[in-house]
Amino acid sequence: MTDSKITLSQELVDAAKDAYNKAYAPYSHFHVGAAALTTKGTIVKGCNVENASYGLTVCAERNCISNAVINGETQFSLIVIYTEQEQLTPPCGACRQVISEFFKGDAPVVALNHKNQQKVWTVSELLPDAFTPQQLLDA
Ligand SMILES: O=c1ccn([C@H]2C[C@H](O)[C@@H](CO)O2)c(=O)[nH]1
Ligand SMILES: [Zn+2]
Repeated sequence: MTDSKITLSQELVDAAKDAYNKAYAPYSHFHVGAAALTTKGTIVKGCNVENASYGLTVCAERNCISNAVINGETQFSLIVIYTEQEQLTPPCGACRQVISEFFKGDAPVVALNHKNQQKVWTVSELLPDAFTPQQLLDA
């Protein structure tokens, strides 16, 4: 984690907030919105989608990435995770792995809240020595 903040475009912040407002979280009531910037400069978003069979819940970050992939986007430069929590929300372990598949190690992961507070990590800070496609390519 670094103390430095990142200047986020209003469009990216609005996308993350819009995704937050779409969250389907009737069980935890913990809403999360994610918005990723592709290397082409487009923005994709995702929200958490829970299920009555709790374990089938999918986080905002993974839904954001899947939404991008179905739209032909697989390269990203940054992801924002938006909540309205005092404590900024880092991605869970599963999401760290999926983020590592598509983002470079030095790409910023930004947790943002309604008070415009930010925490910034790089992908490799969140998941050092990740298992990546490279391992399979080298096998
Ligand atoms: O980074 C996170 C952490 C949690 N959640 C979701 C999963 C579940 O719906 C709820 C509570 O864990 O928040 C996310 O979407 N992203
Ligand atoms: Zn997650």
